[in-house]
Amino acid sequence: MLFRRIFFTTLAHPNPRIPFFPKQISSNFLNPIRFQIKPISQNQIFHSSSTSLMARASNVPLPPITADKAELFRGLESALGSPFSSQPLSPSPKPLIIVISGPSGVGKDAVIKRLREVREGIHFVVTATSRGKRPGEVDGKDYYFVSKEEFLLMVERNELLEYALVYGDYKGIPKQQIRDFMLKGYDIVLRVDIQGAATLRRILGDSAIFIFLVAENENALVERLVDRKTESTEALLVRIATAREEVKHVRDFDYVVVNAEGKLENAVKLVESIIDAEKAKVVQRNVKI
Ligand SMILES: Nc1ncnc2c1ncn2[C@@H]1O[C@H](COP(=O)(O)OP(=O)(O)OP(=O)(O)O)[C@@H](O)[C@H]1O
Repeated sequence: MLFRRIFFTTLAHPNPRIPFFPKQISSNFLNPIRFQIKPISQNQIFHSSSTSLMARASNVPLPPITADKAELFRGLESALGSPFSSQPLSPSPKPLIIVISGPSGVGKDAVIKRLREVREGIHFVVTATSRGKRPGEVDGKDYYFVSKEEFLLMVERNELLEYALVYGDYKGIPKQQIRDFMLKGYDIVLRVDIQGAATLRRILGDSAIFIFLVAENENALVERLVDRKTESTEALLVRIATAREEVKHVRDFDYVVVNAEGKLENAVKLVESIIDAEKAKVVQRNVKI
């Protein structure tokens, strides 16, 4: 007595556990002596695709598996009725906008500086600011340092994606810079304070990725700010008090990244992983500026 197990399925079937049979064998299936049905696992469904049915149905003799590769390819192609394509099977990833934010002193600049060193294909938007240059900062690289008057002119001309008055200084994001680099296929990184991130969320919605940078705890954050020696005691107090409020906004972000003391590299790696994961998404974010 001949027992044969059949596992033919089709992915298009509404219930993949119910086998789908081509016409010519469905009558045999009705004979319980010759056929036995086994429940089909999800893995089997993927392995026994409809291509096997097509190959059998086409009546084209297949070369043996021992045939050379070229012959095997030709045989498989003619059985399938079309040549194998070299087109990528994944859609090409779209440029992303990545917003990096967090309390003052958490390490936004430090993370971005390192990211700039380790990752290609990213444009780090240079923010325009009316604040004075800190030692070591370069105009056009760290910020565009402009006067208050010049800044307000940019606002008037609608040249900024968003802007804000932060601790008495204006900071804003030039729109054209983003458009130009996205057209060239670059991902865009924006560095903004929490207030700026909230505004950008209103403007960009879910089309951008929002990353919230935090220190491992408040103590570490204060130490970092004190060690930086760029603020007066009064300014420090304002920044720390503000930071206390700002950490409550973490839920408005898509991701949170801890930039722990001496672990800058880990924080940067996590940011990179987030970018990589976003690029692998089936449905990509669609940015319009
Ligand atoms: N993981 C880390 N470990 C130790 N020190 C760090 C780390 N990350 C940043 N720092 C240091 O902490 C200080 C604050 O960092 P940074 O200036 O990058 O913060 P920021 O978030 O850009 O601040 P602000 O918003 O005030 O400009 C700097 O002196 C920086 O070198």
